[in-house]
Amino acid sequence: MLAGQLQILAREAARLTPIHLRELLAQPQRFAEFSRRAGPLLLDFSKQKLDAAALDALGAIATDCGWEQRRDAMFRGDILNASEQRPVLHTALRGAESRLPPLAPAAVREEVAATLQRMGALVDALELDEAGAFGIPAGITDVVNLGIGGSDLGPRLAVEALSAFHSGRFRCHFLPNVDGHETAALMRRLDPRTTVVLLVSKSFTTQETLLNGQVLRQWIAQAYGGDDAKAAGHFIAVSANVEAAAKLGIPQQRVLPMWDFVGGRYSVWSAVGLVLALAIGMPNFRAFLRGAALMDDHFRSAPWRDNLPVLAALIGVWNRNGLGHAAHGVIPYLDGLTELPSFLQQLEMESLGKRVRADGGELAQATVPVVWGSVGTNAQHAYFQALHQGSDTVPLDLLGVVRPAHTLKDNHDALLSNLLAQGAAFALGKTQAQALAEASSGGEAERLALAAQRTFPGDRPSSTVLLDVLTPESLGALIALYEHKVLVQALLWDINAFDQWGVELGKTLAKSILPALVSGQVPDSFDASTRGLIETIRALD
Ligand SMILES: O=P(O)(O)OC[C@H]1O[C@](O)(CO)[C@@H](O)[C@@H]1O
Repeated sequence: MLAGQLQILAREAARLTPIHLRELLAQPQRFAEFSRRAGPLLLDFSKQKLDAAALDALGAIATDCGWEQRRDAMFRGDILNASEQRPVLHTALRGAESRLPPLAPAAVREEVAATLQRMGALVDALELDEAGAFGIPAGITDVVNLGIGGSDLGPRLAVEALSAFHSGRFRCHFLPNVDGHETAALMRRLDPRTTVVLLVSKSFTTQETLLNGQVLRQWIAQAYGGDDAKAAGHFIAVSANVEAAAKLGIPQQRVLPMWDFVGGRYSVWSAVGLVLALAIGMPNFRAFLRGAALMDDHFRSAPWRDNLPVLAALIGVWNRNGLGHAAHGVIPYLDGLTELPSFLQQLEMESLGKRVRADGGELAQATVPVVWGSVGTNAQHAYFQALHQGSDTVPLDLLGVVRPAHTLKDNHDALLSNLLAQGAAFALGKTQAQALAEASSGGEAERLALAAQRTFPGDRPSSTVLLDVLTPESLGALIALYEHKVLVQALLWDINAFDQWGVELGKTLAKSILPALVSGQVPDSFDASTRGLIETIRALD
């Protein structure tokens, strides 16, 4: 951000700091003024510590930065990912469901449509147990998604969230990590002859995925008396590196393409979502795409004041750079959204965790906060104490669903009342006078001490995101909302949200440590700590 823009944020923050959220929330129009709807989603940001003047200032910054031009450039397929010279076209994956004229290049749209059709044919054949034409044996009951990061988190979130829409035809399993405990446990649980493995890796170079692939391949081959060709028939690959997949003996008809113009963390809409399509069926998968397209259309057409992704981005920038909060919590009040914090961790932190601009210059401001969280109400009984009375303020996104997919009304009312209570408690707090009034017994000193401990500072901001009902459409819209929030924040922060160089160093080091760990030959170039740990592990091995 420019120095002048940061000064504006500082000025607005200084003006608002003395104004407690209690005061802002006493305004009768507060909710109407600071909440917006798009399709099945409501974003209530009335409990954020800002007012109309601060919001205007933030909107003016977004306008000056040219958020609309950047948005259109993305939809058009301009090279937004400069360090890798790639366009950013995850929106093209759901473009066919959009009501607005397409902006993505025709060739991209055709490729996407063709792949979706191939994916549909595969899903239908597996559902009908007629996938012999694809070289897949009959009787498949279980699907294992082998993939990590973007090849795991989005599909896993959606499969878990949409359990009410599962066809029940397949049991779906996820194996992201290289931790052999899980791999071994999965092999104990499943029958290799009725399992199909989805090898999902954009790069097809990811150690975890490829190693687990080898292990599962051997396990399946053993069931066929060591016949590897038969084992290969249980594998489907999804990758941008189609040649590498072919080298593993997976024929082209079972290799679904991914493209360099889709980042891993934005890829659930592509064939990376195959496990989701198998769980909920193609009509529901298309509904999921439709929900994302609905949010795309909203993002493309609504002015910034009414535009949910832009507002979410401005609030994020305000909390980070205006008010200086270094963390951001995501608390879904729905067990089905348990994976949402992990998904958003990758989406936001891998995209926005940067400290230099594309030209290599140091940024003038902080970027992404630490994104974390877990399901409410569980979180309330674990770490909310620190969020209410600890020394740091952590702005929150509290998410809930208005109409549940069950009839246990008392449960749902209790769940939602907790969501609402937490937002109010964080914002309003409890004054010392209120706490003192409650501490009725004991001497003066005792009462004061107790009241101090029972005082809540409040003034802790949150947004509430309400989904009318959790469906493939509303989940698609929710994920797309956060994707576009990231785009706008990247623009405001002047960074590339579509590369992730920061994960490379550890991968390279792991490759050089592996032979030392296996052989015990530790090169002198290793640091003393790593050397000591290798020796300790080998001594106990
Ligand atoms: O799909 P791939 O290429 O196996 O990559 C998995 C994940 O690894 C990362 O590159 C980070 O290590 C992510 O960006 C990506 O989602």
